[in-house]
Amino acid sequence: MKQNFLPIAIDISGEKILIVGGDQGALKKLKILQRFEAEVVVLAKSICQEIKRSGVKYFEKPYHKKELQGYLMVYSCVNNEEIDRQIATDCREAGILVNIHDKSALCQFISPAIYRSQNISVAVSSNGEDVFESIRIRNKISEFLTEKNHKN
Ligand SMILES: C[C@@]1(CC(=O)O)C2=NC(=C\c3[nH]c(c(CCC(=O)O)c3CC(=O)O)Cc3[nH]c(c(CC(=O)O)c3CCC(=O)O)/C=C3\N/C(=C\2)[C@@H](CCC(=O)O)[C@]3(C)CC(=O)O)/[C@H]1CCC(=O)O
Ligand SMILES: NC(=O)c1ccc[n+]([C@@H]2O[C@H](COP(=O)([O-])OP(=O)(O)OC[C@H]3O[C@@H](n4cnc5c(N)ncnc54)[C@H](O)[C@@H]3O)[C@@H](O)[C@H]2O)c1
Repeated sequence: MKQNFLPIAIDISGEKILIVGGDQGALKKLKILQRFEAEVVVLAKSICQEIKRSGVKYFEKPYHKKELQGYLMVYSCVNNEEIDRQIATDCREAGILVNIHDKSALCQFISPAIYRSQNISVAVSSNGEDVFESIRIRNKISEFLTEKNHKN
C-alpha cells in the first residue's frame, strides 16, 4: 500500500524523544529537535564528540527494545537495515511514533523540510518521494518570507 503522510503540528514541549544513533545522521535530527522544546535523549553504541558536547542527555550502549519505554517518538539513525527494521517493528508494537532516517518505507512519520520564524512554521514534505524538491520549495518560501518581512 502506498504511504500517505498527514502533516500535523505536534506539541512536543516536555515530551521525551529518543534518537538511536550517534553520528552525522543523528546529529542532523538532533539539530532540528533542538530548535524546539523537548526532552531529547541520544542512545548509541558510539556517540560522536559534537553530540556529546551539545548538552543533550545521552547513553552510550547498544539499542534494546526495553529502552523505548516512555518515549512519544523515536528517530532511528543507525544506518543499518536490520536494526532499522527492528526499531520500526518495536515502535509500532509499542505504539510509539517512529522515523527511520532516509528510509520512508519504514517511517510512520517523515521529517519535513522546515522554515520557522517565531510562531510561524512552514513544513514541506513530498510524501517521502522527493526530499530535494521539499528542500527547494522550503528555501523558496524562506526567501519569500524573509523578503516580505524586510519590506514590512
Ligand atoms: C527534510 C529533511 C528533514 C530531516 O532530515 O529531518 C529530510 N531530509 C533532509 C536532507 C537530506 N536528505 C538526504 C540528503 C542528501 C545528502 C545526504 O545523503 O545526506 C539531504 C540534504 C542534506 O543533508 O543537506 C538524503 C535522503 N533523504 C531521504 C532519502 C531516501 C529517498 O529519498 O528515497 C535520501 C537519499 C536520496 C538520494 O540520495 O537520492 C529520505 C527522507 N528525507 C526526509 C527528510 C524524508 C522525506 C521528506 C519529504 O517528504 O520530502 C525522508 C523520506 C525520511 C526522513 O524523515 O528522514 C532534511 C532537510 C533538512 C533541512 O534542510 O531542513
Ligand atoms: N546520514 C547523514 O545525514 C550524513 C550526513 C553527512 C555525512 N554522513 C556520512 O555518512 C555516513 C553515515 O552516517 P550516519 O550517521 O547515518 O551513520 P553511521 O554509520 O556513521 O552511524 C551510525 C550510528 O549508529 C550507532 N549504532 C549502530 N548500530 C547500533 C545499535 N545496534 N545500537 C545502538 N547504536 C547503534 C553507531 O554507534 C553510530 O553512532 C558517515 O560516514 C557520515 O559521516 C551522513
